[in-house]
Amino acid sequence: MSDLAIQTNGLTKRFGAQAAVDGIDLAVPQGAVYGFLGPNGSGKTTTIRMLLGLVRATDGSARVLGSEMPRHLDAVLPRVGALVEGPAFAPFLSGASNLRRFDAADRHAAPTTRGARVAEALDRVGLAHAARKKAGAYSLGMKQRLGLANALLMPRDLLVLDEPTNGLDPQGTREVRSLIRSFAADGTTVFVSSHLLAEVEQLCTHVGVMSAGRLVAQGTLEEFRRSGESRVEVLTPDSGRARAVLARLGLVTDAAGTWDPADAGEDGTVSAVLGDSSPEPDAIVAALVGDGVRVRGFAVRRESLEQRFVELTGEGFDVVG
Ligand SMILES: Nc1ncnc2c1ncn2[C@@H]1O[C@H](COP(=O)(O)OP(=O)(O)OP(=O)(O)O)[C@@H](O)[C@H]1O
Repeated sequence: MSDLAIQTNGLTKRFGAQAAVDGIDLAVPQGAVYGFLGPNGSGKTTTIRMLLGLVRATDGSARVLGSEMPRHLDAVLPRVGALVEGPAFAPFLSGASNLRRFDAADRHAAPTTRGARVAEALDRVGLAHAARKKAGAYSLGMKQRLGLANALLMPRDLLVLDEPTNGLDPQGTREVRSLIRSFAADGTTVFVSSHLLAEVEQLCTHVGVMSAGRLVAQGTLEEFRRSGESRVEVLTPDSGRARAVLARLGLVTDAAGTWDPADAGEDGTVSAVLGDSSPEPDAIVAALVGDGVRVRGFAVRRESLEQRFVELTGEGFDVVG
């Protein structure tokens, strides 16, 4: 048994000459909330459609819940709840009737327990009070929650959600995010695509970053935070001597600095990128002071996640939400 809920090798989808998804190796651990992050058009939806057997891969392979896809589609899909571009609900039917229709289309779902299943799913997403209301009269947030209820009709091992908060107001967004957290707390693996960095930061344990069809980074959120560049900055009137000390410690100084020269007076900023083998910051300060460098300011600055993503994808992200 693989401990990966989703694993792909060189998964590729070409539309004519364009590779919408270009040889990606996804590794989604069981129990993870995996944020699939990337700008619009980077290939997220196409990847999700391949994972769910909605479109055929041009090349490469995918395993979902340990089984090769799409060969074992029939065995795998009942264990997967999906929200892809919101299911088409009949606007003139109530929320509950819509779910009964979807449930009836699932040959694994026993008709005798249908009513209870639908009521429980609606309750789970906070729509019990609106069960009899026409779906056409639902707000966008309610429709999205009805989509999630549909994904939850049967017990699932994996949820695949394509931009589940897209188009929602702040209240709807909060509701959907808190639902996703509750699914994860039950041990369900969640694979959720988003173009919102803040969303992934708030929800996810793992992250994969797409850029122009390629998976440019993947790992735990923590690994990701650490992968950005860190630098040390010293504010001092003895910049020449400070540079010499840092050089002795194996640090290469450069001109970058964030202290405003106007505030620095006669002092200058000496700055250097920290590497894996660099001394700890307290050791650096001790070495500077030990050599008589007058340290008027000292900082360790870590690149923000946003800077890291922009660096990886070459595009700005929406940071709101
Ligand atoms: N059926 C199709 N035929 C031709 N090109 C397609 C098709 N589906 C997607 N593409 C192209 O593949 C690329 C990736 O699209 P995809 O929808 O997977 O990106 P995405 O990251 O999900 O973006 P979005 O957030 O906008 O949905 C885009 O350039 C898109 O135009």
